Amino acid sequence: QQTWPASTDELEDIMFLTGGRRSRNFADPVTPCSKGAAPGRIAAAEFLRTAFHDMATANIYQNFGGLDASIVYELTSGDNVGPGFRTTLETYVPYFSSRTSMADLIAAGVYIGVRSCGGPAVSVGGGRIDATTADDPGVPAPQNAIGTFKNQFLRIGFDSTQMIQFVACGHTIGGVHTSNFPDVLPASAAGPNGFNSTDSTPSVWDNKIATEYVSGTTKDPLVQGPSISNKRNSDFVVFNSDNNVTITAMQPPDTFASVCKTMYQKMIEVVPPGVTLSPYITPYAVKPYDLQLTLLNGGSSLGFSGEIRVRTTQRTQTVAKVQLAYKDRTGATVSAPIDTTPSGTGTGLDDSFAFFSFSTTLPADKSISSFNVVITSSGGGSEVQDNNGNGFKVDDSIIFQAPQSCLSGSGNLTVFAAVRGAASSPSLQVIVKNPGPSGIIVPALSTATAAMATQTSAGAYQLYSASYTLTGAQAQSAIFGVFAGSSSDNYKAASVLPTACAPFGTSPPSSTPSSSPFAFQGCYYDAGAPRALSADATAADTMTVETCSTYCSRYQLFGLEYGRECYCGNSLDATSTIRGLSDCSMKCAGNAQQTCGAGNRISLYKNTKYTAPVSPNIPGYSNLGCYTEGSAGRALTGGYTANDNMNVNTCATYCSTYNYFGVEYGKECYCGNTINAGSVSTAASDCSYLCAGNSTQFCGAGNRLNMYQKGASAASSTPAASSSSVPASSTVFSTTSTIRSTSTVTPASSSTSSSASSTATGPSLPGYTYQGCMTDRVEARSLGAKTQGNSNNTYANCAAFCSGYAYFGVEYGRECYCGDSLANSPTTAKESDCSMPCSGDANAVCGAGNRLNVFKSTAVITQPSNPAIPGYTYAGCSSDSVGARILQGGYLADGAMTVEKCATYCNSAKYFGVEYGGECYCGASFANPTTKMPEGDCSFLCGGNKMEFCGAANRMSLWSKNA
Ligand code: HEM
Repeated sequence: QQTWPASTDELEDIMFLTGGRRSRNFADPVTPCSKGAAPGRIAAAEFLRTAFHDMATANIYQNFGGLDASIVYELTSGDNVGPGFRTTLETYVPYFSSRTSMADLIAAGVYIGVRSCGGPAVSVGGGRIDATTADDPGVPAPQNAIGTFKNQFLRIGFDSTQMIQFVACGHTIGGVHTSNFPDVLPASAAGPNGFNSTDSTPSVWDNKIATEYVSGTTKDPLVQGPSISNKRNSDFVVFNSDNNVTITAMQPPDTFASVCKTMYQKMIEVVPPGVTLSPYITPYAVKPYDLQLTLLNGGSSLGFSGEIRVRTTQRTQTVAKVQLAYKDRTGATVSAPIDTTPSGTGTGLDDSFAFFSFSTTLPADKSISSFNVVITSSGGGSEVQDNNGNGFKVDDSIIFQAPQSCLSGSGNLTVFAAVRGAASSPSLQVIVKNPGPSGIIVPALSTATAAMATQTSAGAYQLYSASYTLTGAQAQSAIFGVFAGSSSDNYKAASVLPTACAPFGTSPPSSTPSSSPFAFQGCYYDAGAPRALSADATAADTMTVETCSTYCSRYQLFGLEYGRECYCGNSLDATSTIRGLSDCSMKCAGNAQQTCGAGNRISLYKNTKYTAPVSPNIPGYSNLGCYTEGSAGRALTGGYTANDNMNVNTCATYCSTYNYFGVEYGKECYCGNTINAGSVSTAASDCSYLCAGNSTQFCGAGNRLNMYQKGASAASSTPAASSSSVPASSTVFSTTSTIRSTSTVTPASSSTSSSASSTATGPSLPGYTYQGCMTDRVEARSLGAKTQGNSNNTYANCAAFCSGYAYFGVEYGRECYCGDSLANSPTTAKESDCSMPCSGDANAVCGAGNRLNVFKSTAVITQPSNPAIPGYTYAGCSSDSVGARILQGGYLADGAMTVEKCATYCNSAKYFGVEYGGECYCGASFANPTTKMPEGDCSFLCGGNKMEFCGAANRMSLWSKNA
């Protein structure tokens, strides 16, 4: 157990606070283990492989390299094919700081990734130093001979037995992607996104990589299949290198786990000379946070606040009380302890914590020098945590003065400090993040120091201040501290400071938390189709009850499902009946202390501050109720306006010179002196859209107007008519959904063009015909040729991404899929199944879970071809072989290969050719004989351009330079 404070304290938080209070959310991208950036990608496996590739360039003989984040500079190297490395490092970058190196984060990622998949808890020390350049290449590649493998592993410190163990431990999660290794895995055999796993359980950390290999049932593409003839079956070559003795011995689950724990630790402990790793970081039994002294009351007293984290993992009794027993600045024990109040609980992958906060005032002359933490358990027993006998030190010689400090909107940071006695003159230190070198995703840290100038004196303290200007994005991440002699009050975030500084002697306003505006209704069944709550939905990995309540604030009900999904509505579907509370068993993705339903179970809440929308009374008008549009045109043709602030009152004002006005489609306003033919009164429930500018008012619907007539005649009768027909609170648990009864959400396009908006019936995009809301399956995609997911998903963006394909489809709000045909027999589902708003356009629907809005291009899809390359002539589909390559003057493998890319890579070589979808070869002459083969042989499409051919297995699409 380390003594607080330690240089690894930040890393300790990142590794062990993964849920609840103070969660750093480092495990979110790998929870659950199957999570990844796209179908067929597993972030946990990418975390693990990133660590291996970073350290695999070490050379223990020549003492360089190791786990040093050199991979940051090696992302374009042939060693690191595939997007997983970049994704992983991008995930880590926000955690990078002056206290935590990228290399330590890569090591911590091994613990988090392996553990989240059910693997052993890898012990991690800290203190790695980041490389500033690339290491020499040399990651083992599948085509290497066993002798090369043995040498490569010896070079990184693993003997021949450990090599076998290490490779097996690596390949128990994740797998191979066709796009990265087409010679190992042919496109035809690949699963989602060209992925085949190395054992049958790619997102479970288990011993199957060994047992399936030994029993001969393995589907590992690095053992069987085309990798054999392509001489790339490296798992076989490695495992078989001692006649399978080691891999056989690894099979028992406990053996596998303990061997792998050792291998992983060995991996992350290969570090360059000059790095001394700290002892293994374990979660503190007690850890203080945010300890802050503040000089108050003209200097006579000191505010002292902070929070204490108590590790509760192994406690059998709950923590009833936490107190701080402290010593004054002379070292004398003060009899009355400082009390704390519970402030929440948190979790790690293997731990639980309880937090206790305190805020007190001490006389400035007596002050404080250190404290011990006294923990009283529910059984009455108490213990003292004294930080390995050192107590928890509090230094009152220089104090950052939070109330007088501020960060202005223009980036001007003003920092005040109170310095006790005649301490040496203080300075302000600011650490900012600047963009890294071009192409490098890790920011560069720079430290600036400014002398602090004397301000007023206050009691035993002298106030000082200094300013520093933060430019651009620096303000978001700037960390500062005040220093005097050997003392400091350090590691404060600039971004949390107020924008205006309060003069010394005044106190800043305190905020009063408002009471919770929602009430838990229980755990309910959700059939999925229909949805329990169908009016609106969103999903996020940061989902909490609060996030969902905010998202659904316009509705009376909201509910959370499956950890990360949020649904809103004003009525619960009849199929949704109450279930046992324990059915809702999943933690909220954004707050592990909260429950967010489960599969087909929704944690239902009622928004108690909700006001049911009405068709309001407008003085001087009578409310005629809900009307249809006219039979030969609009009901009202005197005037028209539309905007996003529309409500009934503004429409009344706009139409004040007319006899009638009506609001339609949420944001449209029509005026007229007569109601045109065909426009008739209809069910009030038809007019179900809320006004864009006032969610407590109804504003018609598609082809439906809330109609008003000038004159007071019917004023008394209309409120009853309208209010009885709207979904009021009493209808919350009614059997049918009354909201959005007319149609599903319409796409955002042309909402200001009244005719388009009022008649739109479903998703549409010019140039495409909408095919409907269709089923999809994760394990067998309906449109599986290409995919992406992002927060800017719209029909247009997905269509652009899928250009060249016959179909595109949007799913789950943020996902986009492409294909030339509908695969795996999807069926047409109910339109209402596709209910999630597009991540890039809340007004359009983008499928739902396993539901895809499918569009077909009306364009004639052109056939792939051999493109024209300036200066070159296409020389035909030529034979090639792995053992006797025809072009040996240069080689590039790239999942996003195009003919143009290869031409550029080969840099004016006499010949170049593309093969196997993603390989590029160059040469000044033929190193081996080749024959011209039938054109149809070169049938693989280029990974980076589906309109171009890129050879095939042992077939090269060949170009020769013009004379
Ligand atoms: C002979 C040595 C090795 C060779 C030739 C090798 C080769 C490969 C190949 C070709 C892939 C497929 C990557 C892709 O298509 O995305 C892969 C995946 C992987 N390798 Fe290795 N590997 C070796 C050793 C190791 C070791 C020692 C580890 C230890 C951590 C490891 C961890 C992984 C992981 C976790 C994946 C899955 C990545 C994912 O699913 O995204 N490998 N390896």
